[in-house]
Amino acid sequence: MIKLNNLTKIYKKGNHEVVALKDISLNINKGSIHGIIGLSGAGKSSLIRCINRLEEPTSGEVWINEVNLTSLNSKDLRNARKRIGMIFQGFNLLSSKTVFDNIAFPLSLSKTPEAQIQKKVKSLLELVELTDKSNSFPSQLSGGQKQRVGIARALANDPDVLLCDEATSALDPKTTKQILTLLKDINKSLGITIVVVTHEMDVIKEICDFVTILEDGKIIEEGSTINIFSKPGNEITKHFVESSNYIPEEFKKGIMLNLSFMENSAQKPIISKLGKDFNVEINILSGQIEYIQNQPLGKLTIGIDNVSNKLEDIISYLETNNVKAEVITNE
Ligand SMILES: Nc1ncnc2c1ncn2[C@@H]1O[C@H](COP(=O)(O)OP(=O)(O)OP(=O)(O)O)[C@@H](O)[C@H]1O
Repeated sequence: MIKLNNLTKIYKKGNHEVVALKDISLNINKGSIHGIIGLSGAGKSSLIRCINRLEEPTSGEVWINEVNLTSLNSKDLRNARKRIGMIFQGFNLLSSKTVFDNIAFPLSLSKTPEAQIQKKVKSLLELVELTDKSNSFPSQLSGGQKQRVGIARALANDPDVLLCDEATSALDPKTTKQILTLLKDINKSLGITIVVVTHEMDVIKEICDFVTILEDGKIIEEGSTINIFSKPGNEITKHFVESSNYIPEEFKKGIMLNLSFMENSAQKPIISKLGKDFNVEINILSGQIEYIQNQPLGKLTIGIDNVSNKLEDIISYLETNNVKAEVITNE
């Protein structure tokens, strides 16, 4: 669906160059919600803005639906962009236009007949539940309502792709959840592929099927959200995944494992059996059940005493029972 081939973006300011993206290759599946996460300055915004050529890639290719966007002239690019909606952190609404006219704007630009505009905007207002705000101006709306207008406007031309650049970063947690639910509904009901740029792992957890982690303009890890959460391979990824699973340094001693209970393993007495079968003592240091895309993922941090030379066998026992284990201290 979306294919990025060796994408590089270099910003030039006089003699100074900033390499924002380095040789990024990425596939985004049709109909998926794909998250791109990274720390500030990792290149997330540059990446999503290169997808619709709001930023021109310095080199590399962007393919959407078998069309090489990077090869299009400006007229063909304008047409191709109609199939790519975008929403922004700051909403980017026209303050002098009503909600109705903001949503109608892309249709007016493409000279859509008035009757068709009326019909389309009406159905979009219903979709984002803002029918009663049709004649309001952006300044009269809450942040969540403004983003709903942004979403309706982005959908006006029936796009195949919706790009979301930190679309919920300016919103409170409750409103964020409502906007994410709306995006998920749109993905399901309209089959639109959604690309989400965020610095919040909770956003990824809530709606993304797949996730790509960026650092310094490079992809450092990618995979299905459930896999990345159950066994993050990279330090930055761990930083995102484990920020909700904090254990003070002074507690980190002896042998400690992070366990992720996959599939139905959380329902089995694996830990009590581990204690008995291996004759070890187990202390539970932290635990929670997270829901990734509505799938439960049990997380437990344990300390084990009396391990002697049994650690490898313990890990393989856990893994054969669908529990991924990561050693966090082994002293
Ligand atoms: N227009 C620009 N001119 C020069 N440098 C830029 C420009 N836009 C971005 N950069 C630089 O490119 C790098 C990547 O920036 P980008 O905004 O893509 O990162 P980000 O991951 O979206 O960060 P944030 O989460 O802080 O928005 C940064 O070093 C940034 O300073």
